[in-house]
Amino acid sequence: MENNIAIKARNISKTFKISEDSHNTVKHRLFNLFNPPRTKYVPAVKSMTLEIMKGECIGLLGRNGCGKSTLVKLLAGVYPTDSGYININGSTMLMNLGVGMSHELTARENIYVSGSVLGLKIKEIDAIFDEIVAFAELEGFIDTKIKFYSSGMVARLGFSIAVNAGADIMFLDEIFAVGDAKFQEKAVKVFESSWIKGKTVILVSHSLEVIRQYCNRAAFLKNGELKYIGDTEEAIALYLKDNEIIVKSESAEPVVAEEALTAAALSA
Ligand SMILES: Nc1ncnc2c1ncn2[C@@H]1O[C@H](COP(=O)(O)OP(=O)(O)OP(=O)(O)O)[C@@H](O)[C@H]1O
Repeated sequence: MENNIAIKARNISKTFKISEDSHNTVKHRLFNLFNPPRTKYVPAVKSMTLEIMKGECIGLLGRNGCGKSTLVKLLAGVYPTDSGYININGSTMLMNLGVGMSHELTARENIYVSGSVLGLKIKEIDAIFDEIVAFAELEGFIDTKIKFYSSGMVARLGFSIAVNAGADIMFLDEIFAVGDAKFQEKAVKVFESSWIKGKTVILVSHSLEVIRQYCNRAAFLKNGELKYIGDTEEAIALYLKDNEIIVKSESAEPVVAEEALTAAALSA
């Protein structure tokens, strides 16, 4: 792979198989012996091809359920693809609500495991350990299993590991939507500092403000398809257009649905 390319994905797809089992009780199961649960297939990512250069910050836009998180998990290697291939040039870290961390381990143990996965030696992790804990503001909980943490605390730990251990390619899934206001402010400050310089960032966010501010390119997804990747403003325009559901009011005048207004307000 060329040295300036961070991620190369060709025709990648992912379909989930869901069992629609509504027979939860013994009675239901007995009465429905000859009516087995139906299987449903959800094509979350449909044959996507994309290339991301080193040092780029790419925004992923699209309505709920369009496949953003699934795409990020495929690229980060959390899920195997059903078809196609992905080449990754560098160490990766996915940050969303605790993905990549073991809930049965303490924060201390998770820091060492994640650090090792990112290619750090034990001594290197020792050197940044205190910084990770301090940045995450988890001093009092460092030997507590993270299954007892709130989702915001898990997100803070993940963000702190990523900031201090520093993977080459960062997948940030709605990181500005987790943590409390104080931590969000801190996350934004880190983002605005030189932290992301030189790193490749794939950013999932419903905040057009965030996408506009940090991304040099953006992608627009719809129903599992990559409809567009390129100019950030163009991707935002496509996303806004997709949110403009025209509904008929009683006076037969078309009105813009609430969702479109919210999206427009966010971008204002
Ligand atoms: N683990 C899973 N098992 C089964 N179906 C899944 C799984 N993860 C996602 N899906 C389905 O795949 C589709 C895409 O989901 P995905 O989470 O990738 O969307 P998204 O664009 O990230 O949505 P949101 O903006 O709400 O986070 C949805 O229909 C979802 O129900």
